[in-house]
Amino acid sequence: MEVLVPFSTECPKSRLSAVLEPGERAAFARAMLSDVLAAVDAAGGDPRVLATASVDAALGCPVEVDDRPLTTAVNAALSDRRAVDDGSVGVVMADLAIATPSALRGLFDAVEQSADVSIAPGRGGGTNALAVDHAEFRVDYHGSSYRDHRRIADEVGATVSVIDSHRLATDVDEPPDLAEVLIHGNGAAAAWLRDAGFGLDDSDGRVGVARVANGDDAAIRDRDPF
Ligand SMILES: Nc1nc2c(ncn2[C@@H]2O[C@H](COP(=O)(O)OP(=O)(O)OP(=O)(O)O)[C@@H](O)[C@H]2O)c(=O)[nH]1
Ligand SMILES: C[C@H](OP(=O)(O)O)C(=O)O
Repeated sequence: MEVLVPFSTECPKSRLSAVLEPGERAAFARAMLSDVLAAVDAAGGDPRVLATASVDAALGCPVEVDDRPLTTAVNAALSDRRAVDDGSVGVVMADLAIATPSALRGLFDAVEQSADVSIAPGRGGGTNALAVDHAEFRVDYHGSSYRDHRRIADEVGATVSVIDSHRLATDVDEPPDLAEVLIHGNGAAAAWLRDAGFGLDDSDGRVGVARVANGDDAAIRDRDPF
């Protein structure tokens, strides 16, 4: 299955601006992208980055540039793909830093075996990943896009399989999400955070993250979590 991985190259991950400088956000976003591409590939998908501008590094897969807004670009890519080959197409966001091949395989299998559309909701109402095998289904991202995608599927008569997966529900948008990457991640994004001095902070209720120069957990315990 061809799998589109939307990637915003301009000022990515602005909601992490309290903890990361612009250059750091760009580097961290790239690390997450490389983890997602590896997971898609290991799940048997054929990743294709759908980027807002050219990406100045070898990603090991095709990159398609489309500077239109996310929903427009994804819908154009979906209809192009279906015009050429009416097989299924996946859309997996580039900020799913803890996505695993087996979780993605579940998403792909659902649409290859039974449903017209499979959807992995994100925490907070978004849509972190989906797969489509239906001519008329289109996406509508942002806001409560999970509910919007259920409604759109209903409107076009597409059957839906909802993928219940912590790995796919975790998109990395805000500082507390970084703890999920440090707890569960074992790829480039987790390594990037550790190199940048982030560690877990379990000093106060729910585990958060804190940053010190050397990433030493003991030192981190004395710091305020973000
Ligand atoms: N191709 C494309 N991808 C986008 C666009 N906007 C966001 N993305 C990607 O879509 C996924 C979800 O993005 P968001 O979390 O909504 O936005 P973000 O830019 O990553 O982060 P924020 O600036 O914090 O909202 C990520 O993989 C982004 O790289 C866009 O306009 N075009
Ligand atoms: C793409 C968008 O991501 P969010 O802005 O919710 O992180 C969505 O899931 O609709």
